[in-house]
Amino acid sequence: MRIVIAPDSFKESLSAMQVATAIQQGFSEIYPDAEYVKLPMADGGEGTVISMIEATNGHYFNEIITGPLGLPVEGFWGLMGDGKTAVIEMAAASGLHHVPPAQRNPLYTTSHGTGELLLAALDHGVERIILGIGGSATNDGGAGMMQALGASLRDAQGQELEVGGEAIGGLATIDLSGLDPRLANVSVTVACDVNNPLCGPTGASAIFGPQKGATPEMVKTLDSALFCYGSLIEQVTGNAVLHAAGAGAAGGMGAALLGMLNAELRPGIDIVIKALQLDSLIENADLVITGEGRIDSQSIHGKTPIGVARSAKRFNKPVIALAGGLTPDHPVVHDHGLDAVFSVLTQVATLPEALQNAERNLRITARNIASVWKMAREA
Ligand SMILES: O=C(O)[C@H](O)CO
Repeated sequence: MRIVIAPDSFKESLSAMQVATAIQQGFSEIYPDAEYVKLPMADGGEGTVISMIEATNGHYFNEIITGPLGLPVEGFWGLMGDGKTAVIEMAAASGLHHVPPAQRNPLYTTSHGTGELLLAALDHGVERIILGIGGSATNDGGAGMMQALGASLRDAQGQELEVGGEAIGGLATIDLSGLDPRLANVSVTVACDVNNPLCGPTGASAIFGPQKGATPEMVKTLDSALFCYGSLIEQVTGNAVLHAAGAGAAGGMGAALLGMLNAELRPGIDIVIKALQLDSLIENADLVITGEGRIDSQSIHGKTPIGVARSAKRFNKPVIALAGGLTPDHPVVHDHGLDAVFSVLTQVATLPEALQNAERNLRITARNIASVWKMAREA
């Protein structure tokens, strides 16, 4: 029996490889002789570089860059096995994990460090850049990144914009003449972890602002700032960003990349699935297992478990997902290819307890799923 285990990471708890290993261990208690194929997945957010580099025997480069709070942090980027394609995840520079919960405030966090990672890849002479966006601590519309790349974004007084998601509401002029000229000779493909638009009830601020520390009041400020920012990008560049799918990924960074860098936005999971050749591994599988820290109705907008399920359904394979938590609106995922979903929680727990015990809980749940799977096969 061949079992493909292709989960995302459980954010702030386990890497995708740790999740896959825990699932394999649980399953092996019932099926010790099965063939297990472990594929750490990502959707453009955290973990994208590791997935792509491991799959292509590439290399890592560590860089000290500006973190979301404006302080130096250690980030990284990857060079894929072809030696020409850089893979960068914005979360490595501007991700939520760089900001302790008590300091999360997207009014003031910056994506500047992501621009610095792009410059580091350009210094290396790459020909193509895959930029994974998502998992951010920022809601600045990618303004910090653009400034790092040489764009001048000024307010009505002619001053360069201050950092953060609030300041971009004052954007009055965009001057792209100072952009690093090497960008003109490099193709930039953007792997978005979600397909949300820039603004409104399903936009960057409303849906992802709260996890970055935004209160309902801040969400309103951030949303209207992104609207002013996106409107000016449209006006100046002629590129439509306000309603574009994925423009709201990574706190609106999708809009900057689409509007100001003419980059192509694609679902991150599709890029990772292709690089890892998931389809060919699933083709001969008996069962596909995926997972993510939380499965909710938003999962259908480009998250890993749904991407994996779509691949599996192309070959009519059964798909089971394990999650740290399931929200009440999660059942919609069944319409998108996930046959069964399980929360791994084994008892009532606080969030820190759930994060701490995730590995053990995954093993226990995987073991029980394997047991039911065996009973069903033998019935
Ligand atoms: O970074 C974020 O805002 C979310 O992951 C959606 O892209």
